[in-house]
Amino acid sequence: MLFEVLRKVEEQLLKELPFVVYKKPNSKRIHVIIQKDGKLRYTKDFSEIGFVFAPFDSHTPAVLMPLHEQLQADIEEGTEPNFGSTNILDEQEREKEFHMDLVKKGAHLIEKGYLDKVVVSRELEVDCQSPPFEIFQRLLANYDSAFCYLWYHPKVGMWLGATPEILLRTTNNRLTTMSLAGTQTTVEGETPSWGQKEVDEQRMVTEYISKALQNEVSQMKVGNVESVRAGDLWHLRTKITAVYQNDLSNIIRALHPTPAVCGLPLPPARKFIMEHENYHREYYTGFLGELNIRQEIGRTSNDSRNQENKAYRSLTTSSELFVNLRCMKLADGKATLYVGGGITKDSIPENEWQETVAKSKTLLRVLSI
Ligand SMILES: C=C(O[C@H]1C=CC=C(C(=O)O)[C@@H]1O)C(=O)O
Repeated sequence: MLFEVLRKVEEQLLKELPFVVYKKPNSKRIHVIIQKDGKLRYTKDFSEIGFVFAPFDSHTPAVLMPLHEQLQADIEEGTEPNFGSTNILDEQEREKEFHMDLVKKGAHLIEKGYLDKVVVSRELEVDCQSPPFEIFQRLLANYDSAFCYLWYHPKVGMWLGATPEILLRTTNNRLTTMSLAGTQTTVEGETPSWGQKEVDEQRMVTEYISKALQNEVSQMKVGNVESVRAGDLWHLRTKITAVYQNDLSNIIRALHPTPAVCGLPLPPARKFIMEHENYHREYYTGFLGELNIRQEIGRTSNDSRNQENKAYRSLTTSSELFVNLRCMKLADGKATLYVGGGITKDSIPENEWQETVAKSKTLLRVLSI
């Protein structure tokens, strides 16, 4: 079944028509959305229905894929994690000097009091001969708790990733979001212990989100800080829930970008990123996912009591958006990977560099066989 669904998507790619194939965190279900024409559509105000793919730059419009055709299939049992080995890591050394310099520049502005935090990132281009569907299947096998996706639009390009970060989940007017920041590599059998730098870095994100949502929501609950695993990495996470009454666009505007991918205060951090990173982020650190999906929930039946049962059905509208992290762009036999990390007053440039190397490993390993 999965094979058939993926073959259908492959045909779509051969015809150069848009599609997205994805798996939600801790789920075995693959979802496919097929767009029947090659038109490039954008959201106006996030009131539309479809699959949204938004760039980091919130002034640039988000691509909207309408739900022309939807397919689903379950991942077959027994798909074992199968990481390849990689020797591409050594080549990253060339980028090291520039990145460490970027970290130092950010840290300097933090010392001067212009910024509290800034997230700096880099791109890394590698040869990639594997077919996209093969890479996607390796993502599925290795990142069970992530949102894994392969997205394509002929006028935009092909993107693929396995992100651990939820931007928001809504069901009717109930909202769940999270503050995710702080990184360390996993050591098998050990639980992580966190330094002050990571604790501060993540707390800033939680405080920012709570404040940004304050005027948009009611009944806000901020959970405890917990360690969560994403592949070979640990992060710190706080779940935040609330109820909102107004437009979803207000919530999205409040949450994108958070200091988990941009910085604090937001405007000078954004300016720093735009001016000093030596590449264009495009959709990395943007967001993607299902927007305003309508679902009928309740009892369904074909028997004579059907009419009666209809009374118990209810219509829900839900959205599930993820921050586009641990992702890459595929084009012309090359994969461009994107990795970054939060800089605070306690950042050590060498450690920040190593963090981006660790993050790139999670992606490089699904590229090599
Ligand atoms: C910007 C990235 O991660 C963010 C999310 C989790 C942890 C992060 C950190 O520890 O710096 C970043 O804020 C990335 O992975 O490219």
